[in-house]
Amino acid sequence: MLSPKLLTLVLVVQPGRVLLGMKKRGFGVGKWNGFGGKVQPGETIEAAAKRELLEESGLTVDALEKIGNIKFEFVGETQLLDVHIFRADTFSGEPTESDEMRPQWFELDKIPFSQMWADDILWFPLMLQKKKFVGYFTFQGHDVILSQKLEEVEAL
Ligand SMILES: CNc1cc(N2CCOCC2)nc(N)n1
Repeated sequence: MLSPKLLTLVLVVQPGRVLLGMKKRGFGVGKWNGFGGKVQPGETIEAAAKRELLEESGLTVDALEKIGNIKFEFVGETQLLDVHIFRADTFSGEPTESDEMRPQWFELDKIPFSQMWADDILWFPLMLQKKKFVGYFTFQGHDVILSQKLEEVEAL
């Protein structure tokens, strides 16, 4: 089994709204998502999360809270995605479009789940309630979830 591919995902949350980015190219293009990407060799996961957030949104954060870890399997592909999810409640800078992402604030009752990965509607409520969770999703293509596991945990 190939080692899972380490990826990061950061959700910037303020009272009543969350910052999402429209992915402009590459994996997940056309979907709204948090900000993130690959962990480089010799980089901690948290440092990668902060780097990707800055590169993709222009925001700098001091504190990131580890809130979730979800593994994704895509039928027919050998590599698992191991996504480490963080929440940031404070930041500096202004959301800025990058060549990867177009950032936009969404009120919490207007999150565009129909234009996001199908798993998001399942774990966003946990993230917004500051719960910690682990999950495992099996996708068929990019839109169909064949199986899922999602549970709250006390600690990550
Ligand atoms: C397959 N379902 C996914 C994947 C995903 N990402 C994979 C690429 O790196 C950034 C996070 N993010 C969400 N919300 N759902």
